[in-house]
Amino acid sequence: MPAPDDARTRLADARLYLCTDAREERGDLEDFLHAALAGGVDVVQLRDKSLDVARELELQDLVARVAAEHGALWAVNDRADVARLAGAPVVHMGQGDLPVPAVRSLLGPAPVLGRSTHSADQAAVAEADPDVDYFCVGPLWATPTKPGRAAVGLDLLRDVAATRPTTPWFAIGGIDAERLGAVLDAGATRVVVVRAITQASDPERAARDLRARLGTV
Ligand SMILES: Cc1ncc(COP(=O)(O)OP(=O)(O)O)c(N)n1
Ligand SMILES: Cc1nc(C(=O)O)sc1CCOP(=O)(O)O
Ligand SMILES: [Mg+2]
Repeated sequence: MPAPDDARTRLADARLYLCTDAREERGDLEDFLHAALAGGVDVVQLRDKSLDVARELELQDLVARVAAEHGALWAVNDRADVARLAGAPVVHMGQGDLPVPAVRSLLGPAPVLGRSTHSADQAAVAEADPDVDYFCVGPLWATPTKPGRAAVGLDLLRDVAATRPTTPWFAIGGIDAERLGAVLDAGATRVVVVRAITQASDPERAARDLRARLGTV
């Protein structure tokens, strides 16, 4: 098991995790990141399937710099090669991505590794894996951000919470300010959001409102 370190400690303290696309059409990624992170986002991930690998690597430098200015963590999604080249402190892999042991052997002990889960069995496997530093449970609600993936519902969240995982875990999928109360009532203390911040007219305020409510649990 990798030794505890700063990134793991910060991940354990994280409550609000944002995935964002590269906002190439608006051309405002840097301003958007500053706003979301000023609002209290703890971890930011560039998640944009339309980026070619060279452009993604280029943009990770921007994400890393802005995250550092705000004392936040940043994550690479899917691409272990980009994570290695960019020196990402956090790497996220879904069930259909590279297996955790392969990513760990490629990247070594330093990066925080996250895993998506969509069932109680997958959550139990993630909880038992010493190489998994956090896992996500979702999508709670069907979401256009992840088309084709069926909603797991709040019951799964309650089931996972009842097992009292020692690994930090996040709820994901369809979460917004209106639904956050139900997510917290079901036992989650950490959330991942996309549209709740990326589509907000005031991303800083949206992040601040979510983070303030997460800070009380
Ligand atoms: C923090 C976080 N949680 C879940 C996901 C989803 O990962 P995955 O299932 O591999 O789907 P894609 O995002 O790759 O489409 C994530 N990226 N980040
Ligand atoms: C990227 C992703 N992964 C999910 C999972 O369940 O693993 S749900 C999801 C999209 C979440 O987007 P929004 O907050 O806009 O609903
Ligand atoms: Mg993936």
